[in-house]
Amino acid sequence: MALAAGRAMLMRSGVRLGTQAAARGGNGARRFMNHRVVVEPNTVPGVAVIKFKNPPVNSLTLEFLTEFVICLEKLENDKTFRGVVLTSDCPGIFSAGLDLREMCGKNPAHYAEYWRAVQEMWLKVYLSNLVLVAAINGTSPAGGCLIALSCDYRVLADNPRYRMGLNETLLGLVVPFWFKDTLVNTIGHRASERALQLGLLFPPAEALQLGMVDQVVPEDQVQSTALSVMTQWLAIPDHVRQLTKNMIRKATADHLIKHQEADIQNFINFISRDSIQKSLQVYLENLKQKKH
Ligand SMILES: CC/C=C\C/C=C\C/C=C\C/C=C/C(=O)SCCNC(=O)CCNC(=O)[C@H](O)C(C)(C)COP(=O)(O)OP(=O)(O)OC[C@H]1O[C@@H](n2cnc3c(N)ncnc32)[C@H](O)[C@@H]1OP(=O)(O)O
Repeated sequence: MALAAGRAMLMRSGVRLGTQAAARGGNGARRFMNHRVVVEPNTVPGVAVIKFKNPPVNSLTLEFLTEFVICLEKLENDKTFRGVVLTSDCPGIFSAGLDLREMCGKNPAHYAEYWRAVQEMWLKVYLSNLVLVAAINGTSPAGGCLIALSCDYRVLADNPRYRMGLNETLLGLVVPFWFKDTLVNTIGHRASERALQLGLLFPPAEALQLGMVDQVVPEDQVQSTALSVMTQWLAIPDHVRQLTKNMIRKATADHLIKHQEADIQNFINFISRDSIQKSLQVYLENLKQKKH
């Protein structure tokens, strides 16, 4: 169902599924390539590595979200895969979060389509039957952080330039309740109150101390650590692990599922406000200015 919706979404946004290519990597492994998401089976049996490849900053465009969901769905339906490592192909950036241009100067129909895609991506990641390990090899604000928080385990590169957190208030945005729930479930209520209101972005040592990530390792060991953690998780039989995960996460996901249409309408109303549009434009302008 989500796959069909995703395909329709890709068609609407002009992305041709026919451009997906399959090739053989050096180790003979099959390697699936979309435009923006690359899926590589790994040396660890049953494990794939998904690399985000939406330069310059892996922002979560509609096309990216659609490809990502389709990739995850394919891996879930392919019984040879039990676990996935999520990482980035863009140096120094895991994901810059939601694409600000998708939320700026568009019409309500576009905002509805975009927000549904964000919701569907989160539900797919958060409730995945696969073991998901985030190998966070760069900065991950807001929506990028949400993806990592929705995985089962997080390994972050020990680079003081990398920051992680939900910084929505710094953009003049109210964090969606399910982003908030995901953070609260990870770092607890009090730490979330402070982090969310101040829009804090944490360097690795602080992210580790808060429990926002599970491990901080040297940058060149992020993926290998994620793969060895995966081995530990895959030692547990899938069905008991999946039932346990579902038991823990279901209430949080159901909260969004139950209010999905209202959440879309709230998003449209909020993002369409002149004051919010102005804030986003200023924020984008400031990103440009800092280059000069
Ligand atoms: C009542 C409530 C109801 C509902 C809720 C309502 C609203 C809540 C809605 C949404 C929640 C929002 C979630 C988000 O994820 S918002 C996005 C947050 N992301 C950020 O703040 C990151 C911004 N980017 C950066 O800080 C830097 O770009 C970064 C550190 C990632 C990389 O820095 P670097 O110096 O390497 O690159 P730049 O030169 O800054 O950027 C290159 C290029 O990319 C553009 N860019 C960057 N980030 C984004 C983005 N998120 N979306 C779109 N485009 C982005 C940047 O402008 C540059 O473009 P150009 O100048 O054209 O080269």
